[in-house]
Amino acid sequence: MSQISRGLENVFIKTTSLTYIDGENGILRYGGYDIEDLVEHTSFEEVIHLMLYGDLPTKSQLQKLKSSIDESYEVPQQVIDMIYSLPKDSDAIGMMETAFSALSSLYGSPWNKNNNRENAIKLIGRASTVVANVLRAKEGKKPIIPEPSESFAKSFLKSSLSRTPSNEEVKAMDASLILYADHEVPASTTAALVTSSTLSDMYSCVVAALAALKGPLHGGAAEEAFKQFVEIGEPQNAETWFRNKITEQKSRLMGFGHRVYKTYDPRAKIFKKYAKLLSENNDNARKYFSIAQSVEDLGIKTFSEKRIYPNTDFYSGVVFYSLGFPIYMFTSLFALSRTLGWVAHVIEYVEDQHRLIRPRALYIGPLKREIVPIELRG
Ligand SMILES: CC(=O)SCCNC(=O)CCNC(=O)[C@H](O)C(C)(C)COP(=O)(O)OP(=O)(O)OC[C@H]1O[C@@H](n2cnc3c(N)ncnc32)[C@H](O)[C@@H]1OP(=O)(O)O
Ligand SMILES: O=C([O-])CC(=O)C(=O)O
Repeated sequence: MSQISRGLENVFIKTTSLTYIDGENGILRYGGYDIEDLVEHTSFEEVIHLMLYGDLPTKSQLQKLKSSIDESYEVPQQVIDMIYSLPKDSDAIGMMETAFSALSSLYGSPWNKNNNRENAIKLIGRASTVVANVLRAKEGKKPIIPEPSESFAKSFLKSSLSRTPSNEEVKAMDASLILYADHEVPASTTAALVTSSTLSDMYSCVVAALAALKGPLHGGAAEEAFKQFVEIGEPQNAETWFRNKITEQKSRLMGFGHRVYKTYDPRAKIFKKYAKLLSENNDNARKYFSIAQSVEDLGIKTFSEKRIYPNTDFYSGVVFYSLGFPIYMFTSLFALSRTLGWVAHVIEYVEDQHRLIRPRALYIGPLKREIVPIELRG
């Protein structure tokens, strides 16, 4: 009998020079650089260069990349109108899918080694406009095109939140963009790869990836993790909540567990640091951070034997909440960053390793049956 790998566990679908994960030891590197060092010493724009061109940029390369992003914030009015035409209570990722479908009909050009990277940079700039306007449309604000500034993170925060963010907030947003930028081939990136394997266009790959990201077992977990903290309400309720909900009802603890990491996700440690830092200035955020810490302690006590630890989605919500984003935007903020990983992987695949992805399903139904006329069935 053929081997079936449920959930494609431990199946290698491609080679990559983008991201290295050591799940046993909690190590994550992009292009050979530790995630901790990238967050500490580089910007999201530098990571874009690293992912698309294989190296951190020189000053002039960075300048050129920043100019390309700045020029790509403008998106056609029809796409903006489409976002604002949806009801305010529409799902944020659904709104992104709508916008990216529209963009695919406008910019979904054939793959071409000579301009795949430039197209990817434009796509990332447009993603910033899309996410900012998804938030604004849902909040009943007017449309906006992000304005160029010192950084992608600052332009995005300014346009989405309609205020000038502090340096500390820009740094936290930039860190989050780097932390979520890529993670090898999770479900969303695999969806993008399957789409690219038919030689569909880059924007369509993002639509497929968004659809896969949204689920609560993947990118949707950041919202679900934070909703747990809201449900708990006060730090002193954490233990009772955990006993009732997790231990007795056997619900999954959201923001915990990972297919690859069998130890603490290195990104969760960094998100925790920024969550602590940012939440200090906001009473509610500080409360949620404290609840998260209690839940983390209880989760580790309960699940570490099974090697289940906090993942990247556990503390990211506290950072986003502290920045002023509503919970419903958390997955879209993840998506904004991950567009980089999605496009970098599909470019790597289409350019160097392309083959139609077409697995098999092992048939286990009746082998052969004769059709019985409908009046004789039953
Ligand atoms: C950015 C990201 O996508 S990170 C992941 C975000 N997702 C979440 O946080 C949702 C909660 N976590 C989970 O559901 C899982 O850990 C997943 C889906 C992420 C990965 O899990 P998988 O590798 O598919 O493992 P699987 O679902 O088979 O679980 C294995 C065992 O661990 C348990 N388990 C895994 N995660 C959790 C959790 N968060 N809470 C409680 N138990 C868990 C399962 O119940 C199962 O136990 P069993 O062997 O006794 O039946
Ligand atoms: O790798 C995974 O399966 C999920 C994940 O952490 C991510 O996409 O960031």
